[in-house]
Amino acid sequence: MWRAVLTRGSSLITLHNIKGCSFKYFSTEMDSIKLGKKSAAYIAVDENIQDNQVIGIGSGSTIVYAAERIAQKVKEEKLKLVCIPTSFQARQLILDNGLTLSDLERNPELDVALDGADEVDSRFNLIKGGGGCLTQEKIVASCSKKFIVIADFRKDSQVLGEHYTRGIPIEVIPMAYKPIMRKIKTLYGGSLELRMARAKAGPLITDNGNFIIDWKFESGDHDWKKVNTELLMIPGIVETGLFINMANKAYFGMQDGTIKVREPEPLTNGNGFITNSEK
Ligand SMILES: O=C[C@H](O)[C@H](O)[C@H](O)COP(=O)(O)O
Repeated sequence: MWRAVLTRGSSLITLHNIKGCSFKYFSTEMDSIKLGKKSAAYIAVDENIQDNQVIGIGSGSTIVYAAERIAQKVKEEKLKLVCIPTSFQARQLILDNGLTLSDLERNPELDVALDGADEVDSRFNLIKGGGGCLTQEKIVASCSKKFIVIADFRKDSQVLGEHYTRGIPIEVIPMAYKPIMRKIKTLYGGSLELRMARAKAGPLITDNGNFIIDWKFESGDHDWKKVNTELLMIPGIVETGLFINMANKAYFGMQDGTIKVREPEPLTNGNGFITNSEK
């Protein structure tokens, strides 16, 4: 267990783990959310990144801290790492932190992929894509032996939609957005919105040149694996922000400064054999 100690009246933060290791850093406006993101990212990097690995770098605000910590480790421990981006932002993060940039052509198999999430439910179903990146993230995670989620306490839920209320992001081919919205509404109900850009008139355009639809689903018990499979059968849907049976571990930076680590329950088939132990 890690604990972050924020010394009141100053900006010194110390992270301790059970082995007695600790590190300190200074912060000016470190609120509990930022602290949660940073401590989860730092500890996930420390526990999962080793020399000679190929690493997937996710997207969003939490991964920024992971890239920062990876760069520190590369410098201090002279690690040889290769990084695969999941977005334009991730590519910039890799370059800005002086890390080695690669791609799936040169490194089709990764050792570990690190990424944020918008929500993680009790069954380890994830919502991703709140920042408009999901397709490349899912591809990179699917090529990795381990997929590690880093997030603050707000992302830790029992069911999807409990905390993250913007719905499930779905990346679509632009010409198909309207019929796709109608089909999803007919199949499952809820409401759908074409995500608009913030500083540009018109829709948000993804790194792949597509649109994002946010599907606010109706609350209730959903079989997300089935829903995801069915959505992917609709022509024009490129990818969904539902990440099912993909993550191996999640680190949540909690409000009290501790880190909550969750791992999925082993999945068993009809004969009781564990089916998700390979990653
Ligand atoms: O589209 C964005 C990605 O899926 C992010 O990983 C996700 O939205 C979480 O982002 P953040 O770390 O900013 O909460």
